[in-house]
Amino acid sequence: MSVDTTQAPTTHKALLEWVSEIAALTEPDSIYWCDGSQEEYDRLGAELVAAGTAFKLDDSKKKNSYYFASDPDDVARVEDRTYICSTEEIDAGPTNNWRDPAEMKAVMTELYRGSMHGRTMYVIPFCMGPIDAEDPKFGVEISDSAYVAMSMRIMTRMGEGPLKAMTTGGDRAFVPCLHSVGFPLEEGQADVPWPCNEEKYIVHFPEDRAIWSYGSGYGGNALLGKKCYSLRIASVMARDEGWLAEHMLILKLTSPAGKAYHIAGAFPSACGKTNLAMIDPTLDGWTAETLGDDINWMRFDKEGYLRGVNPENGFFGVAPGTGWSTNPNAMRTIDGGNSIFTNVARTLDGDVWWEGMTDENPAELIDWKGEPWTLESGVKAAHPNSRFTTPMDQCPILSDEWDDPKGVRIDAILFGGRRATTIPLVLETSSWSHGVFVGATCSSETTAAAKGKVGVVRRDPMAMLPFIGYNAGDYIQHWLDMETLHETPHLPKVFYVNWFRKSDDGKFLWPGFGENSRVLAWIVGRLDGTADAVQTPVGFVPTLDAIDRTGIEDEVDDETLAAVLKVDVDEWKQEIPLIEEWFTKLGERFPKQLWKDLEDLKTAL
Ligand SMILES: C=CCn1c(=O)c2[nH]c(Cc3ccc(NC(C)=O)cc3)nc2n(CCCC)c1=O
Ligand SMILES: [Mn+2]
Repeated sequence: MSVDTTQAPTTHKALLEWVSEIAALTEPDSIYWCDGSQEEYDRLGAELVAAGTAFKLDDSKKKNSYYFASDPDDVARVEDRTYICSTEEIDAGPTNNWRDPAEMKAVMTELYRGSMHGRTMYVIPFCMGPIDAEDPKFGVEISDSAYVAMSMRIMTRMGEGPLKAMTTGGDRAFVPCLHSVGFPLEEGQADVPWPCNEEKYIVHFPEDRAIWSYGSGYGGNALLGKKCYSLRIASVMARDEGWLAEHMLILKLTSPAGKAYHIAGAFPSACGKTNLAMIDPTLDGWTAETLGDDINWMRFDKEGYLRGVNPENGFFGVAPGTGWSTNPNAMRTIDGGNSIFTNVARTLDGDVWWEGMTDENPAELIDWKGEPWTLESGVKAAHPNSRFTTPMDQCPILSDEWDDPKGVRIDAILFGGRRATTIPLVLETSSWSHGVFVGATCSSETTAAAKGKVGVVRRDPMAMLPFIGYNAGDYIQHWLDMETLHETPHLPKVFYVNWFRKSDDGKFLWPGFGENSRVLAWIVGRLDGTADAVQTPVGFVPTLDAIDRTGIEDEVDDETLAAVLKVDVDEWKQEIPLIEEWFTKLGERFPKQLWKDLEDLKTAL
């Protein structure tokens, strides 16, 4: 088909050529250039409602919001279908799926051939991070999904602004992100509510800085600005350009004295990362503000401090477990409307619900499969991985600096995990390389939300394992190299936190949630040199009196606090072989320095 790009609202040569090439391959019925306007968003929403794909929620409950239910076989990221196609397999490394890039391109080109028959090809220009950044990271997603176009407007800076900025000062580089649900429509064939293909590929070509996704319409597989671009491709850019693209929340904490600190945190799933990002501190005089709940790009400033920017424009949060008692600020954000809800449950009066939103479960709902649901149904009303997609600027505790292109100075980095034993509530590392060691050993127990057995300890370095765009050993080495990439490095202090320690009879020892503000206060105290700690073989741990327990003295008595802070040599001796096994898995490029640190730890225990 001869593609008419004369209507294209841009003169960007490489972009026009790419759009023509893809249209000739996928053969859509039409090409639509997204402008990112509210009118366009409303029009796409109305079209999807008319097509039976989306439900418009009641405006008195969630204004200007839509409900989508996916195909039950398209409900989460597909890690076994996610590839890093570097030229050399070793550069993808032992923790990524790899295939020869030329081979992969040949296979996928055939899948894309004619894949957009009967559909509109949306051209979605976007920018990760503020458009007026010193080095704005542009992308263009081509997709045959209007759900993707709507979602990208919430999750990224999308449309006319980025497109214009892409030709300011000449044609700027952009990451081409190609996406098709892989469901062509023949003449007169009716569409299905959630088109997708059982054959799925989520593929990254790091040396081309390109992303090709096929067959899935869901989340991290289809909204390519998030995991695919801002972590996997950006981590490769960061390695080459001397910065860090990390899977972290960014939190601003202001002390009773009025001093502000910025804390970044990397947590595997099911550790409550979004809950921490939006924490409501119980400790008097402390205030918390959010800059982001998922991605943090950290670059050195002139003085050698790391400054963090959240490249996203919205929250793509796990709905179940988000409630008025666990994360009231998230609920207030969502109550602002302008959201897309995917695979949650619907109420009979045009609202949404999910497990953990409220203490009482509603008597009847429509579950994520569209079936009537009652308390006796015995199944989850919302899918465990169901999501809210909501604009960041609706968050009541959003920091003013959230979209400052200069970012904020990161004073501390927290690595976290869900461990019933061994890891104390909080420990401070004694150097940058000790901090990298701790990050590399990060682990977390599986929970019912994920597949497989519950309680299995999985390693997840820097909580980045599914998102490292290159060899994991090189990635850990890059963290160590950060000390050498500035002449006067003032790197953040690294801490390891664990909210989930249990007593012998399986009860959580620490109240968690807003009470974690007491741990954050100790961390700030350590940054200021005003808080007490005791040295242990695994790092500095608070003394009992160093944790402010005002108001929870009964719930957390001395015995309980001692138990949750305990560094038990025998438990740590059992940890050593697990760490050895893990370091071995990370392959021959895993830094020798950390093997040495492990030997030192063995000796110290
Ligand atoms: C800033 C909050 C971090 N955080 C926590 O600090 C936390 N701690 C726990 C364990 C826990 C669960 C229940 C209670 N208490 C009662 C009364 O149920 C206490 C601790 N769960 C937690 N969760 C939820 C994890 C699943 C997403 C959590 O998010
Ligand atoms: Mn995440």
